[in-house]
Amino acid sequence: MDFSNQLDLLAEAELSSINPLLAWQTLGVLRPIDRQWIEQLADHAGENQGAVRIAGALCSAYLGAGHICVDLASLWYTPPEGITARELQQTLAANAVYSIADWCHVLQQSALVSLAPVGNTGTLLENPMVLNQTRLYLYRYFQYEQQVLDYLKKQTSAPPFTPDAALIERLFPDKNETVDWQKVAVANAASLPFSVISGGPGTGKTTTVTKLLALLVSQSIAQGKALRIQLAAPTGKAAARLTESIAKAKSSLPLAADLQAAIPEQASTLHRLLGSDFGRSRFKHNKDNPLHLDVLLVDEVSMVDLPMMAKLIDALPTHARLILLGDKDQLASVEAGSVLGDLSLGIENAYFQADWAQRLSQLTGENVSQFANPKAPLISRSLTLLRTSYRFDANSGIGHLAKAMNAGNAQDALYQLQNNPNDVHWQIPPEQQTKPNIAALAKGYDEYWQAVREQQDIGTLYEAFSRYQILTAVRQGEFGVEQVNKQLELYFYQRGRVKDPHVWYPGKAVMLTRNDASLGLFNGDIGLCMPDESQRLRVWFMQPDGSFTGLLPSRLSAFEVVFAMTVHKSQGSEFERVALLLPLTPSPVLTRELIYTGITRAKQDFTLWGAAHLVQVAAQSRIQRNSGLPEELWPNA
Ligand SMILES: Nc1ncnc2c1ncn2[C@@H]1O[C@H](COP(=O)(O)OP(=O)(O)OP(=O)(O)O)[C@@H](O)[C@H]1O
Repeated sequence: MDFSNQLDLLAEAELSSINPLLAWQTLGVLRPIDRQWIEQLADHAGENQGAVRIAGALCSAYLGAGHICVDLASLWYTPPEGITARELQQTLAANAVYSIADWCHVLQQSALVSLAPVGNTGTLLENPMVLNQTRLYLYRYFQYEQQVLDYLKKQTSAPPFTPDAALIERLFPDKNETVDWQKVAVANAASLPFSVISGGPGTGKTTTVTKLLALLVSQSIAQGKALRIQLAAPTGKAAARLTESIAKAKSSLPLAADLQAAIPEQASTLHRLLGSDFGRSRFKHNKDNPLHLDVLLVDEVSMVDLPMMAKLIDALPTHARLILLGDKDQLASVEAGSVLGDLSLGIENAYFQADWAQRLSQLTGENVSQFANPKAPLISRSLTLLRTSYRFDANSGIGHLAKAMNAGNAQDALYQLQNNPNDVHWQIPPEQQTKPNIAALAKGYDEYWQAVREQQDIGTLYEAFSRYQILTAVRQGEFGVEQVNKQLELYFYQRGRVKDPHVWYPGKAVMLTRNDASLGLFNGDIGLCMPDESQRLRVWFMQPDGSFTGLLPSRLSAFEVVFAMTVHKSQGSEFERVALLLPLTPSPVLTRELIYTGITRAKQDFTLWGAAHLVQVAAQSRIQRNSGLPEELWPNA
């Protein structure tokens, strides 16, 4: 008889009766920091209520997993993976808590917890945690959420501007049979100080926003005023893409020369815009030192986390317009929150309140009133969803596959994977396979290695590298980004492309994993290693204006090889060809949003490396992030 298992169970039971937090840490439900944080706080404050410690530790663990808060009412029935509802409830019962109401009551009495002020009355005490009904926050995150909510409430109830309908008409001369949502988006966003234009890839977000900027500039020229417009995006790569696509949209639209000149092309990263004070969490620009601008346009907003959004709002001058662009169906930000997702929660069906729809109908001549919805909340007037993709036409397999995945329709997604040989390919791993097929994956880089061998100029090299990308769903394991990169480097070494994979070599591609102000580089920036004129190896980074800076490798401190990158890191980038590699077994990170984001990074050719059952699992799994924004903004959704 094997007693070791029983001894383990006994030890676990003893551990959990003494300190459930320690037991949950052993099980991986909590990180060491979650337990240590609350224990230190509680010990210091003399807080002996176990139920407070449990709630605090879980609140910290949830934040670590990207949530803004933990909802005790949901937690009671659905605790995190690793503990059952019965175990959680028994542990709480051992601490004299028998219901959700009991739990909230104990928290209300704790010196570690403040109660959220009701309405706009009362002040918030600066305790480490805040309880808002059944939602428990860390103090700072409650404040971030309130800041965003206060801003949204103020902006959505502001008296609307009246944009020039004749100018809108001139920007959209063509008449369609169906509603032209791009035109509606321009009229809508021009009417309010805050607006969101959301849409999938190629739905014309950039085209639309360029017309919107043209309208705003024309209006201010007519009033004899200059308009200070700033463009920004969360990462260097996304900022470079925005610069490129605004320049392209500007030149393809029939705009007068003075309008063209007044619309800027140069986009900056949000960190650079706000003035990163490295080592400090506060930016140079904030409420006391606001940004000098009249209009701020931010692209790829799905990547913006709640703290960044709060800091951005904090730094806006009161008169400024904020225009957010993004794809609401993409993966949420790496850090806590899913601001774009929360903002546009019910946008698919809500449309606008009747009076607002009528106003937009009058401004655009489009029949928006047919979509009036009395249940649409106030926030809906700040949102427009672009619904037609011009990049993926009716014949595009990538477009069909992305749509099927986004709708969570696994059957259709599997059909699309098999029936679009022009642009979609599916490699199902054989049953005995335990490792990715590195040779086949590496093939996509043949063109790049040829450019390296021919010592092409860095611009050509960068272009060749950007054409193909291997994306992984996970970080760890044989199918995780770290191992795949190691295997790829080894493969390139065996093929003679790399002399020694352990040192810097011509063609080595890296991605920064931290911002570095002294170098003017940001987390996510990609550098390619090539010799300079004196044959010294340098790592070359593309600047927002398209030029390149070469740095000695020794100057880089935090980076990783990037022949493969995670889908998370690929947000804000697009490639001609994408290979998406799934692990062999299900993982919690395999969600609908992850696969959709991976698919939509591909412009011309997409290959899925993964089994059918994983596509099914992912289609049924959605990213859920706790926050108070949905309840406040979409009370009926
Ligand atoms: N109303 C339209 N009619 C025809 N073509 C359009 C229209 N709107 C946009 N396009 C074209 O569709 C393509 C994608 O447009 P755009 O770059 O504005 O979309 P996007 O949503 O910003 O794309 P991305 O997903 O790459 O960010 C461009 O070639 C653009 O010229």
